[in-house]
Amino acid sequence: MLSEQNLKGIYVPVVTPFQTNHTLDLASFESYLKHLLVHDIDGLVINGTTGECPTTNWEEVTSQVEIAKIVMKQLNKRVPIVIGTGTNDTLSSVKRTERAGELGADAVLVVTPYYNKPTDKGVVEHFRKISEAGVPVIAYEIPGRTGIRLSVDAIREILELPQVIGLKDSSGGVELVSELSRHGSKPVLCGEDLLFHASLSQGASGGMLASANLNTSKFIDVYNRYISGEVSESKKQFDELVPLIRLLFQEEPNPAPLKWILSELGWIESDSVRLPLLPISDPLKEEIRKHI
Ligand SMILES: O=C(O)C1=N[C@H](C(=O)O)C[C@H](O)C1
Repeated sequence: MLSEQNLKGIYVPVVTPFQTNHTLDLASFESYLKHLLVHDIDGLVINGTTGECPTTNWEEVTSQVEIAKIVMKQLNKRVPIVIGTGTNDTLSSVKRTERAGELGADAVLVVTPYYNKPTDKGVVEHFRKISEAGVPVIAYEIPGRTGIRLSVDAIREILELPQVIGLKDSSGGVELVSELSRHGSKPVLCGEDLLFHASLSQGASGGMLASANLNTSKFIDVYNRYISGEVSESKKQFDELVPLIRLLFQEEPNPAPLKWILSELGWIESDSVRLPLLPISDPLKEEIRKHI
């Protein structure tokens, strides 16, 4: 199980590969994981935004977790598994969290409830109920996707819940991580890929980064160099990653660009995404080709 003591380093949110008819492609998932798990990453995230959680069902999540366990066994490697279980319905999130626990999740990733615009107090209660399911919780603040921005006080209250082990911060800046770490906080993982290095310098303990599916060893190097005090070399390495990170997020929505690259690399069979997402445009493909 993950805990606040070991929530650090590079966590990679994985894509959910689909066949061209949009059904789950478990063969691709298996071969993709075999490529990814060559690297010494600190955790895998299944059913995050990158895993297209708005359009997957629980059966599909279960199959992916089972495949991940099989691949890890084959590779004789145990990497913590984080499962995305957060929805905007507290009861459903609790049930998913309990099921994730039964599947052997090391932690769950729970996004701030989106769309129904609860108050800070309601969101704290949402996390309290989910945390009572007995599985370590990583709270996930991403106002750009959820439509609400929590106050720092509400985030502190959530982080004080005993089963909440840390925060994934995609708040859009480094003010939050800076404010939390200034007063001593449970670990904060950066979830805003372009801000990874800046977040480390403000006290983040690592990153949960879709872009780390590519150039994985370089992301690990950025992190390792940073924590061993080689700050400027770490920044230099990170700067080299920036152009591709921009292309993964700024033109068309994650994970469509990433899936296209993974399919070009032959790691997954198809770049298929489920509606309302669409495969990326030809101009973006041309642009990305210059960087891979
Ligand atoms: O799947 C995730 O978890 C992530 N999602 C973010 C997003 O798509 O907004 C990006 C981050 O790299 C990880």
